Amino acid sequence: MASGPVGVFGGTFNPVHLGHLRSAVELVELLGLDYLNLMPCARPPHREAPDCSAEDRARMVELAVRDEPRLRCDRRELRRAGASYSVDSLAELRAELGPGRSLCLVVGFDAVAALDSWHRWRALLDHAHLVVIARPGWQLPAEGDVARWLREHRARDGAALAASPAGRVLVAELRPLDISSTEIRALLAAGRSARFLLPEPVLDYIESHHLYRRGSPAHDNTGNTTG
Ligand SMILES: Nc1ncnc2c1ncn2[C@@H]1O[C@H](COP(=O)(O)OP(=O)(O)OP(=O)(O)O)[C@@H](O)[C@H]1O
Ligand SMILES: O=C(O)c1ccc[n+]([C@@H]2O[C@H](COP(=O)([O-])O)[C@@H](O)[C@H]2O)c1
Repeated sequence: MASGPVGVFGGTFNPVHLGHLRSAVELVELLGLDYLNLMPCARPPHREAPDCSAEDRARMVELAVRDEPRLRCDRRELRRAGASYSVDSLAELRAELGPGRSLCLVVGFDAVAALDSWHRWRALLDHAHLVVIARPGWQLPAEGDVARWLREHRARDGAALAASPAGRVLVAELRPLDISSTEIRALLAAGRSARFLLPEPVLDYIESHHLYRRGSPAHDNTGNTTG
């Protein structure tokens, strides 16, 4: 049975794009992960409910990773009621993986900047390592609680993460791709092309489901049309 390190990359994925996917593949190879789960956030605790259902966002992730066996879509936050807290997802994953297996939670610089607003944020390291990935236009916090906490737990390299189940922080400089879901939604709402910013099957899904167009029906995050 495989027992190498595994990863989980949470996101709103509204929609998933090549910035996420290229980072995911590079991380699998950099950290020697057996697989990396892309985990759509069903009910974001930290932002307005997306205007695209969690079901649509998860289906787009599934289409994006269809031909890359090292990447998987993890639907656990769609199955769980209430706010989608990352610490709860990590606790579930830890219970499934057992106590010894290395687990890495991937978070971009922009998300880490607000880490101290997350539910039980310090407990994240009880269940997993934190892999912080650079993102164009963002810096790591230089001072404050998060900056100190990141420094205290900093690992020298990926090997240190593979050697223990949880508790360390690695900062990874991957290929910078200045792509955001916000920009993609804006292009589509303006009737412009988003080609080559996200996988073609995801773009086909967006078109066939009339997502992100100006005037397209808004959805709540359970998948029900709200108006
Ligand atoms: N281009 C990128 N390069 C590296 N990391 C990214 C990139 N885009 C998003 N991320 C990271 O992926 C995770 C999920 O991001 P998210 O789904 O919110 O995408 P986004 O492009 O930031 O969306 P939005 O523009 O709607 O905020 C976050 O940890 C974020 O930092
Ligand atoms: O657990 C929390 O309190 C929490 C607060 C803010 C963000 N997160 C998670 O951080 C990940 C990235 O968020 P976002 O907004 O950049 O898509 C996503 O998996 C969110 O569920 C988690």
